Amino acid sequence: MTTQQLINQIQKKKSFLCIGLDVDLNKIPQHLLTEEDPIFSFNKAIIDATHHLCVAYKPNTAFYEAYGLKGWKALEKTINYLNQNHPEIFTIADAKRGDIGNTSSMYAKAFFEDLAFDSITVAPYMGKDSVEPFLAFKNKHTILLALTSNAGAFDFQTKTLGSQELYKEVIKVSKTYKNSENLMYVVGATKAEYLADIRQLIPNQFLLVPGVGAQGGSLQEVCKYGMNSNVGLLINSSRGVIYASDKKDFAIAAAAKARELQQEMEIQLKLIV
Ligand SMILES: O=c1ccn([C@@H]2O[C@H](COP(=O)(O)O)[C@@H](O)[C@H]2O)c(=O)[nH]1
Repeated sequence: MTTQQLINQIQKKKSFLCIGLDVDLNKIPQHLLTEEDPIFSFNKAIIDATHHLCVAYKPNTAFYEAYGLKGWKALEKTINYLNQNHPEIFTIADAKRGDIGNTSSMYAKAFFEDLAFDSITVAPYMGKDSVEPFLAFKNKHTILLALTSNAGAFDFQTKTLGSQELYKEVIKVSKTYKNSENLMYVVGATKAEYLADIRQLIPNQFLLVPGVGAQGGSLQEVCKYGMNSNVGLLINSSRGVIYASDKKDFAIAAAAKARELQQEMEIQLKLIV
């Protein structure tokens, strides 16, 4: 998917919501556990109930890898279901990969070609040759971890390297990579106060912002400091949406949560001049 197609979706749906599909079999409604593929059944119900309210879905691969082959099959069925039924929706494999060049090429093939995701999250720690194999794919997006939502982000990411913080160095150096136009960045909603500085460095790039909902980040604060004239934000909520209810009404409850977030986004969109 091109960035312009993503922007068009945001304008059409008046939403920049990304729903995280982080399926935990201990949290989904019990009646689904008797289904042949409870993970896919859960995801399908969530997608059917919410696709008109969001522009992206983000399965975190950990929640599928944890269930072995069955989990990976459910991930494959989920991405195929999205690509076949909602090709306009942006898909993110939250896999946080990155390795020496030839290994990164294989990760890129796995997620962009075999599973046909639009994007993948990548850790920047191994540098240029670990990121560029992902960037080589046309109309696919590499979402680099810049400033993450967790408390441990302060261990390294905000430490000063020379004259500036490490997360700023990651952003600056990554802009020099080949095909850097395919880059987006992860910035946690819990770090909204850093967004104004980040926007100085990357005024136009899209930011994936997890941390609204269960982690307590504020959608309004993120918009205040992080929005650009194309919106430039994909705000993710996973647990806050998909586990709104653990009863038979779970998909309806998820849609109600997603609707709340979408309506707040619609208000924020009106503030763009
Ligand atoms: O900095 C980061 C990077 C990734 N994540 C992931 O996003 C979701 C958030 O889930 P919630 O349930 O809405 O808290 C999850 O998959 C994380 O691994 C993040 O939270 N922060």
